[in-house]
Amino acid sequence: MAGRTLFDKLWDAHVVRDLGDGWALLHIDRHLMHDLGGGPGFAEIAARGLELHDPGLTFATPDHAVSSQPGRVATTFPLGGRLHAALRDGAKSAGVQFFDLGAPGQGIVHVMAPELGIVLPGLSVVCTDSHTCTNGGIGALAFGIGSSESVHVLATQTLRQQKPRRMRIRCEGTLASGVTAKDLALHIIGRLGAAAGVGHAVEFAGPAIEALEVEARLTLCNLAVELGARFGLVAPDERTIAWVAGRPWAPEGAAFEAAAAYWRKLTTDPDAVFDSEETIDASQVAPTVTWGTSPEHAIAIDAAVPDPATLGPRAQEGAAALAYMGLQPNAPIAGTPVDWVFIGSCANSRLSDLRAAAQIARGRKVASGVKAWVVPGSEIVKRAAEAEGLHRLFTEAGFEWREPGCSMCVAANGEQVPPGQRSVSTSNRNFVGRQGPGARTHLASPAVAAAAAIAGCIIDPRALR
Ligand SMILES: CC(C)[C@H](C(=O)O)[C@@H](O)C(=O)O
Ligand code: SF4
Repeated sequence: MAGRTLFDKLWDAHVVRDLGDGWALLHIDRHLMHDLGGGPGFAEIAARGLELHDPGLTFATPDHAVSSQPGRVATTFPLGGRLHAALRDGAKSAGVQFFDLGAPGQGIVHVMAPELGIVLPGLSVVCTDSHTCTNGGIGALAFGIGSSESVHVLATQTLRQQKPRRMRIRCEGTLASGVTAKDLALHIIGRLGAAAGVGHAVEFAGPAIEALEVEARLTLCNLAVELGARFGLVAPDERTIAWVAGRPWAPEGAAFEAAAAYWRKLTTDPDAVFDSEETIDASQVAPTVTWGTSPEHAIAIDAAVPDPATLGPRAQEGAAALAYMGLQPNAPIAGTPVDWVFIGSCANSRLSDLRAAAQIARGRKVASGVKAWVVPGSEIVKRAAEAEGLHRLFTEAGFEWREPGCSMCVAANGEQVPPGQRSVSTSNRNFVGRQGPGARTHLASPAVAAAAAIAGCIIDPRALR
């Protein structure tokens, strides 16, 4: 048999029936539900008189539409309160585990699921959310689905899917000190373009990936969808196995050892063939920020904003992006004054991200006129950060320390960057209006965002270490 890629192995392990023409019926091991899609999904199941096939494989938590204000309750953001109630009540009547506000387990769905060991290497995972690909960072077959697909999964625990093409992005060399997985992700999207992964499952491989901590791999795979790919993957290795061990939903003892033995086989065979391959020199990656309104509008922090005239067929799009962002062509991006800093989102709200930001913020003050928020990705991240005093460090520096949720990543919870104001954000989307109507978003790593808060402008964080 010809060699198989990691993706082939994960796919083959979940095929219930081959439907021909590249289509298959897949078994779904984990179904995650959040407050935007969850309530309506449960309501449809009830309205159609259906029952959940396996409620123990579905997990729900509110994240998108909840307020992150300290002391918040479900109704602090009133519209979110209705969505929260629908998710909570739907989960309850369906017998699905619900992680409520304030409880360990609540959080951004892509942060809490791997953190609890609900998602494991080798499992198939779906959620009505495009950033479900985050979970590929530990070697799960994880992908975003639509709302009718979610109802299908609730009723059958299966899903009909067309197998995507396979792509590998090999990252050679080593990331320089102070350069993170977020910088690498933005660099890759900037080089290959936001559509490079369309129709593909992308495996990130090579020495620079093997050297990444597990949480950094989650960040990298989180941005696979910003490359156009529904799936991002990193092969599980000893680092992954150690990271998963001891998590509340992970198997224990002999069952864990048996699982780990299987996870060790989840690698691309040396003779496997990809439909497309790219190579990135990780040593050339600098701290990276976006200048425009697509994640592909990414440049090194010491570079200049491009002149749209040099963008060929993209000239018009580039000019519109610059006008929206209020930037001048050929001006250095560093030194651009900022109004807001958001450290959070499923891209960069894990403990390692908060530590990286804290390292920059320690003993310094947020520049006057800048509003800076730190929003931990989950209740567990929040408590762990507080246990090591990060909340105090941030508040003493002038950052706001908030409650877990999507918050200012998406203007769906009343938390927005005001029109015309400029934000440096550790999230993954800088689309027009993403952080609020007229908001100008620069995507960056936690270190770059924290440095911007301190300096009051975009600045290379390595200058502050
Ligand atoms: C609301 C949800 C459907 C959406 C997604 O699919 O990613 C959101 O999480 C986002 O980041 O834009
Ligand atoms: S944090 Fe942002 S990107 Fe992630 S799930 Fe929430 S809205 Fe989507």
